[in-house]
Amino acid sequence: MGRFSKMHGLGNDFVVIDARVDAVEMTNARARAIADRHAGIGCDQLILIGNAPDADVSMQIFNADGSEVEACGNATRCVPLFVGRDVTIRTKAGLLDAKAVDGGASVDMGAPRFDWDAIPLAYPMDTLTMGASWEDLPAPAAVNVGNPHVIFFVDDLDGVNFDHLGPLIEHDPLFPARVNVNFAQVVGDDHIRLVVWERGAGLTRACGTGACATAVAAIRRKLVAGPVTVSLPGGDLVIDWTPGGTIRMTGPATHVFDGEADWDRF
Ligand SMILES: N[C@@H](CCC[C@H](N)C(=O)O)C(=O)O
Repeated sequence: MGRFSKMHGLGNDFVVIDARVDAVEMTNARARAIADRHAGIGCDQLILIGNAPDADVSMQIFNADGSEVEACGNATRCVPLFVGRDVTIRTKAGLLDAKAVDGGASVDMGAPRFDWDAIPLAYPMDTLTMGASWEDLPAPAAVNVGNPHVIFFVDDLDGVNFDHLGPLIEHDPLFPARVNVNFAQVVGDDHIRLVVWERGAGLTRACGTGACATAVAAIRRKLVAGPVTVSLPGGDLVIDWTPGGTIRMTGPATHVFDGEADWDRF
């Protein structure tokens, strides 16, 4: 039997396994089976905490479809709570620094990237106002914050058909690594509403990296000034970024329960 914790950040939920204590061979198929909400434990992302030579811990991230990815903002805030102290975390997206704050954590998510091949896109294009769009959406921006994001600033968030446009754009050949799709509405000088169709997980209640990418794109377009409150269906995150610097994300992290499972059954 192996132990796990169920955690979430604003309702973006995780099965967190401490592979330092209970070694588990994680495959894409096993991650998908554990994440299944009907036949498994159920989560948006599976998080594997391990040892790292150059950080307090390592973090591997698997989407609900089993794909391994580089970054997860909401899970990163859960790590100090899971480990019991402030931590440096080695991820595929780089070395992150996560500190516990009242009710959650504050994380330095690193510097955003804007070059077309860093997103990545299939061919060269301006990433602040892209020369591409879908149906009646406006021209989006693209930002890589460890993982790839495309951001649409719309006038009426409630009028967007997320279930249709999300998967259509996630799988567009313009994005060779697929993409997280952010639909945002600026509602104040320092306030954005956001709904995210996540690559490999679909609509989630919140996406931390989506909030970072959206705030950065909005600051670059001079639509808002930081620090920015990003309101997602699951609640609010505060994102602070100054051009040329790294992104600071602050918000809640919650431990729900601990459990045991036989990983060989998945
Ligand atoms: N929920 C996460 C993002 C998880 C990874 C993402 N779906 C991807 O494929 O890049 C967050 O809080 O950032």
